[in-house]
Amino acid sequence: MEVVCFRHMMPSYCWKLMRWLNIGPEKKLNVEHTLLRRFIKEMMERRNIKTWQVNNDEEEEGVDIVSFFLDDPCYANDDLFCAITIGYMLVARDTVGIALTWIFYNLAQNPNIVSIIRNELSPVPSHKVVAGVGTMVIFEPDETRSLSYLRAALMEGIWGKDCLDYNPDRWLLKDGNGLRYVPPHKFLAFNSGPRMCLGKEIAVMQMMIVVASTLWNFDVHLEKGQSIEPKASCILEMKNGLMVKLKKREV
Ligand code: HEM
Repeated sequence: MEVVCFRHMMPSYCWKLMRWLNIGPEKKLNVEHTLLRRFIKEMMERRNIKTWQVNNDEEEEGVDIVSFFLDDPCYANDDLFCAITIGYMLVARDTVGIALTWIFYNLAQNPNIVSIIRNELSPVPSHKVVAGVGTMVIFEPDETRSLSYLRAALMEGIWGKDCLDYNPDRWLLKDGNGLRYVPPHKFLAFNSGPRMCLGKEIAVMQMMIVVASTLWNFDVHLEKGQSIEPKASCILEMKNGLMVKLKKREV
């Protein structure tokens, strides 16, 4: 991601020359690409062995995105498959992970907002069968989909304008009942128009489940003395990461 950012800032002849000479950030990218491709090839081989075993044992296999591509003859070309998989790893994994880091950073500093989210969540666990003391409650996509305040708190965590003011209320209707409509061109974290993020709803669903399950089961405390700042990169990861302590809640 740093190299992608670097390419945006450089004239294209400059990074293309560096790529040709295999120097600087382009050399780093080349090394990492080779590692990723090796990892993907191993994953494909493992998946083929697993499919062979499953076919022989006649057991049912789970559905995964890799299998969708591998079973499609249009993606029989290994290079195309590797490029698609690397693309998915960057757009679908790092983005969500990094957005969650900033969201938890904000939530850990705003216990009042955490309380409102827990109140909104509280009807859900009472409908679930909790097996034994100390068991964790894991929220499902259908259970969090309609929770407006939780969604507002997530959107606020990836909001650019006056980002130092963490204020989920700005996403809610005046009467507090439901979310305001904010057109994509006013909230550009997922871009707008023909290049808009195709995975926005998947990303929001994943983040809702992770934030709901974490906040319901744990108190999140920031470690003291950290320097929190974004890295110069396309997806603004935290330069030094985020250290938190999780304490199991007695619910
Ligand atoms: C918080 C999480 C995410 C954020 C902030 C985000 C943001 C974005 C942005 C800004 C773009 C446009 C990039 C451009 O203009 O070239 C984009 C594109 C894309 N995103 Fe996401 N994304 C997220 C998660 C995901 C997930 C989970 C998936 C897949 C499951 C995904 C799939 C895609 C795809 C396929 C594109 C390319 C769309 C195209 O150009 O046709 N994203 N995303």
